Amino acid sequence: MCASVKICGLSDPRHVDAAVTAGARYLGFVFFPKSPRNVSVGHAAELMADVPVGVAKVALTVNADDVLLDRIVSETVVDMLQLHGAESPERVVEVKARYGLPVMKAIGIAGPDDVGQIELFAGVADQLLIDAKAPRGADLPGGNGISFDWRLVQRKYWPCPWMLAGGLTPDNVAEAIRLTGAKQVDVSSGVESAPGIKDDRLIAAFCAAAQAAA
Ligand SMILES: O=C(O)c1ccccc1N[C@@H]1O[C@H](COP(=O)(O)O)[C@@H](O)[C@H]1O
Repeated sequence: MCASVKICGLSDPRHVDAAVTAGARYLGFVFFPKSPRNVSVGHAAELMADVPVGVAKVALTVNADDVLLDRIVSETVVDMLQLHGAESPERVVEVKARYGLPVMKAIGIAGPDDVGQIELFAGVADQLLIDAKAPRGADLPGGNGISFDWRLVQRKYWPCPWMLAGGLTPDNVAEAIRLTGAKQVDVSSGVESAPGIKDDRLIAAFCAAAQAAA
């Protein structure tokens, strides 16, 4: 079975089409003003509107309050909420109950001590996104094009689906899948020509490499 791909940080309808055409199973939209990939709720609603059934539309937020989540859920056709900040397990449970949508919790990994965080969320989130921890002082908690040591999650089992992220590119995604056994992978800056500018050819190359790898 080939690995499912999430293309994150989409802000242009041409790149949404490119990701769908390339076979991405998840499309990510960033609601975080510090990000070069930030989209407004209205723009995200337009981008999500024509996405075919079977391709999940994911809203990425960072420590979002209910006011923002209420707007995203009521004004767009989002399928899944990605919590990419310092949200607690209790907040994950609260968001799931409030919106009735699946929640994917991102966990940043820099070293062996961080792997325990995964256990903490595996029982409460619908999916996990295992990403590289952002460097201290970074503006963004993700989307920095940084990898972690993939051996830390090699052939691990958790009781919910998980995605590998962090510094993945068309050139390294096959090796990342082979080493970790990931069945799902997520990419943002690795398919861009400049921060926030997606590249159709890189999107296609990434999806092809991930699909061929598993
Ligand atoms: O992409 C962003 O701008 C972003 C902002 C805030 C939190 C998370 C963000 N991106 C997520 O991080 C992963 C890894 O990114 P990269 O491939 O290393 O650039 C990305 O897939 C998003 O889920």
